[in-house]
This record gives sequence, C-alpha cells and structure tokens, in this order.
Amino acid sequence: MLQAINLTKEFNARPVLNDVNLTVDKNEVYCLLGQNGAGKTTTINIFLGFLEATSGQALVNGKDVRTHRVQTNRMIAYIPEVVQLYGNLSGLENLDFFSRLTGFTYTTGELTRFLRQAGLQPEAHTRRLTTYSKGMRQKVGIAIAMSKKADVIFMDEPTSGLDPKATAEFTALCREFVAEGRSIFMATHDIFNAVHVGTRIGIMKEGRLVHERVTRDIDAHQLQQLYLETI
Ligand SMILES: Nc1ncnc2c1ncn2[C@@H]1O[C@H](COP(=O)(O)OP(=O)(O)OP(=O)(O)O)[C@@H](O)[C@H]1O
Repeated sequence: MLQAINLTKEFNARPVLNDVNLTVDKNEVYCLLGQNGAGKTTTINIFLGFLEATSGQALVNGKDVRTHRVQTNRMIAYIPEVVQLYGNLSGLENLDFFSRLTGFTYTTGELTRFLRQAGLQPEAHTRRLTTYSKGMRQKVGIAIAMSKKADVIFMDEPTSGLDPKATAEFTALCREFVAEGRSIFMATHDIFNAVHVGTRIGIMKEGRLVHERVTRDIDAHQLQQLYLETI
C-alpha cells in the first residue's frame, strides 16, 4: 500500500532523510520511532505531498506521490498531533464540512454512523468542538478519514497527551480500521503503544531507517533495549 524507495531529502544541502526504504502492506499499522529530528515527520510529509523528495520515490498503491498527487491524496488521510477542526462547529458539522470538501455528500444518518464507528459517544456529536478532548478530536479525524474512504491514515504522535483509557480506545480503533484492509503509518515516541498497536516498527536515526521489526517477534522490553542501543 505504501512504499518508500531510496527516499532522500536534503534541506539546504543537509541530508535529513537518507535512502529510506520501507513497505507498508494492507492491514498493517507501521510505527516509526526515533529521536527528535530523526526524520519521521519529513517521511510523512513527503507521502502527503507537503514536501518534495530530493531523490527516490514515495508510492501510494503503486502511484508516485510526485507525479500522481491528486490520485494519491484521495487515497490517504492525515491526523496531525493536534487535529485542526472548527471549534465553533459540532463534531457532526465538522465531519459534514470536511467530507464535502473531499467530494462526498452524506446524510445525517450516514455521518452519525461514521462518528459512532470512530467511537464518539452520540451525546457528543452535536456539541461544539471547543468542548472536546484531544481523544475526541482524534475520533472526528478518524471519522473524516473513513468518510473520505482513505486507504491509509498517516498520524503524527497520535497518543501524546492521551490518558490510558483514551489510548486504549485509540488502539482498538486503529485495529478496526486496518482490519478492513486499510493501513496506518504513524510517527510516535510511545514505544509501549507501538508494540501494542503496531504490526511493524521502524527505528530511524539521523535520517536512516536503521532497524525494522515485526511486532510479533519482539516485546516492549526488547524494543526499548533496541531503541536505547540505537539512538
Ligand atoms: N522545512 C525545513 N527546513 C529545514 N530543516 C528542516 C525542515 N523540516 C525539517 N527539518 C529538519 O529535518 C530534520 C528532521 O526533522 P523531522 O521533523 O522529520 O524529525 P522527526 O523525527 O519528526 O522529529 P520529532 O520527533 O521532533 O517530530 C530535523 O533536523 C529538522 O530540523
């Protein structure tokens, strides 16, 4: 579903991504770990089309994001660390607005179903976003991704600032999302949640992907050891 082939990015001749190769298949949650500045967000930004690679390719369903931007943007959704929505609108109104923006028009019943699937309690659907927690905003973000029929969701630091209950709900939701044949690609510092929610983990250091592990082959303690030895 996603492929990075020799992905390289330089800023002012300084390499920040160096020959990154990775693949994310259907039904996978790929978690990218690494210290601040390792290159995680840059990788995501290239897939999203916010940045152009200096060389190499980023492919979504086999299509190069550089040459097929419109098509690849239709297949992906992005949930930033702080989900930016309209504070004066309700969850339902935000979902309606953003789904229309991506070319979909749904009935209120259909919009409500997306919000329910994303785990947002019905009593919150018509409340203003200003009253929502970070976890609730993320659920609206996931509902928007579902309404857009995205194959892949990119996430940056999705569990930072979430309490344990919200993290557990988020993890369950990610699993449901990929169980339907989709994928998630996330940058995170949360080693324990990465092992829990991820199917595969990549560790980046100074712009290089230095380790990759399938989570069924590693527990949180082993991953933490590997991470600490790496950075
Ligand atoms: N627009 C830019 N111009 C110049 N340098 C940049 C730009 N964006 C990112 N960088 C640099 O690229 C490197 C990688 O940054 P990136 O944000 O991808 O790291 P990260 O792994 O996501 O870190 P964090 O965990 O802090 O989010 C950093 O050294 C950063 O300063």
